[in-house]
Amino acid sequence: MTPLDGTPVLTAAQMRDAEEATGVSVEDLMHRAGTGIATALRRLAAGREVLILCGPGNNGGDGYVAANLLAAAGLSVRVAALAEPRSAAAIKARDGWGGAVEDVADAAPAAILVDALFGTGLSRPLDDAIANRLHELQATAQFSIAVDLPSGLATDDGAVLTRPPAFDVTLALGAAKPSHLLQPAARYCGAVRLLDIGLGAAGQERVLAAPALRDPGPDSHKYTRGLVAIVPGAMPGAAELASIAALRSGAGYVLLLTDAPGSPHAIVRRAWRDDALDDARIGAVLIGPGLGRDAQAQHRLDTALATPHRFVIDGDALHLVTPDRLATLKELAILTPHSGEFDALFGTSDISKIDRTRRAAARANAIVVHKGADTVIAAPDGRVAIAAHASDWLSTAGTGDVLAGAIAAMRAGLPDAFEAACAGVWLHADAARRCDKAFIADDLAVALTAARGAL
Ligand SMILES: NC(=O)C1=CN([C@@H]2O[C@H](COP(=O)(O)OP(=O)(O)OC[C@H]3O[C@@H](n4cnc5c(N)ncnc54)[C@H](OP(=O)(O)O)[C@@H]3O)[C@@H](O)[C@H]2O)[C@@H](O)CC1
Ligand SMILES: [K+]
Repeated sequence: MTPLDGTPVLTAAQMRDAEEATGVSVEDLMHRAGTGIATALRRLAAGREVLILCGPGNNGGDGYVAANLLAAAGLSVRVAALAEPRSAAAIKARDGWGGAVEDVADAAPAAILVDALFGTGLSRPLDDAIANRLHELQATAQFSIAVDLPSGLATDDGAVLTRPPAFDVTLALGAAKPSHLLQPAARYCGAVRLLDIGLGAAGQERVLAAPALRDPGPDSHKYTRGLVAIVPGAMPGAAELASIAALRSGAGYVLLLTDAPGSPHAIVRRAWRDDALDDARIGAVLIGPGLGRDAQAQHRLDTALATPHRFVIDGDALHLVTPDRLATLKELAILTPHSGEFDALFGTSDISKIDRTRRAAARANAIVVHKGADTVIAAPDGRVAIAAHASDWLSTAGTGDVLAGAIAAMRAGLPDAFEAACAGVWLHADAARRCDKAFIADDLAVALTAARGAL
């Protein structure tokens, strides 16, 4: 059982390919999966009775294997099935289970509920009776564990075919799947832990991991740490927040292009002029937080984009550019749209957030940080990182400005724009974890220092 950070994310089809590429039989892989599940259950159950619900496919097969191993280890375990197993491996696993098989419809509840009904093979919504029974048994259990995926979730796109109960833990077999991370599915998974079953293959999608950032050395100075220039607009508070966030993420110098006074004094303030960005020492330019969408905003944006800098483009600025304009920039820009800004810039679509974001990155030749409770970061070269669920308390004004500032600081200091975007998203989520409930964006910006300090 290991955390998902940095591990590959595979769709159902990619899982099948990875399974075939191992050259290991399905029975052996199922035995590895069942062994991992049984080991995890022994720890999680702590001696309490376990009820394993087994479906007709290989997800159910995993359940039978685990049940057999748990019983052999002396644990109190019962099995309830939905139907007879259908796949050869699941039939063999069922035959290996020495105990009784109850009917899911009338099985008595147990302290520990294990859902091995459906995994990556779910092809349609559950029957109402099955779904209701799953909810009943989960509600009476003290602790619930989903094998691979909570039954009812699609695997590849975060869709909910039938709403499952919210599980305490989901054991991802072999690799994380998109629905462990994408909403609305992810909210039903609880804590997701990876069980290694020896699959080697990896695509270009990974779960976001902590970045490897270098601390300053004896030769460092404020410009080597990164000079971030921030272009404000109609609502100056947003750019102020972004400036603090950039400093507290480790930028050496933050230049806020305003003559309005403010604090902290560490922010250097200078009035905007059309030549304000003519400084080769600038490591990254952030434009968008509080920019507005009026003629002044458009002028500042056009003026800025005519310079050869590395840009982080956020908020209002995303409404004042087109993908074609972005694709002509000299340096890869980082765009940070929430879903509304994303739709306005790239149009709407039914495909998964991962695929949409990847296409948008290719279209605009930019790094796209598609924000939300399931932030997806994509690069034009195909790399994708998906952030594990961060604090729901981030849903407050100004947190996007803080994110933009953190990303700008990373962009000023790191050569790879995708890695910079990933590092900023990580710092932002980690800062939120360090804040109390009902924190405000100012607290979040301050907490970036502790998040940076932990790396
Ligand atoms: N890949 C790997 O490396 C490994 C994978 N492993 C495990 O295999 C799991 C995937 O197994 P799987 O493909 O057999 O699919 P699974 O989710 O058990 O269900 C399919 C069955 O359910 C049926 N069915 C579907 N929807 C239904 C519905 N709404 N209501 C009723 N029935 C429905 C469907 O029938 P059909 O759609 O044809 O009617 C079929 O019979 C995976 O999650 C992991 O746990 C590990 O063992 C080892 C390594
Ligand atoms: K399941």
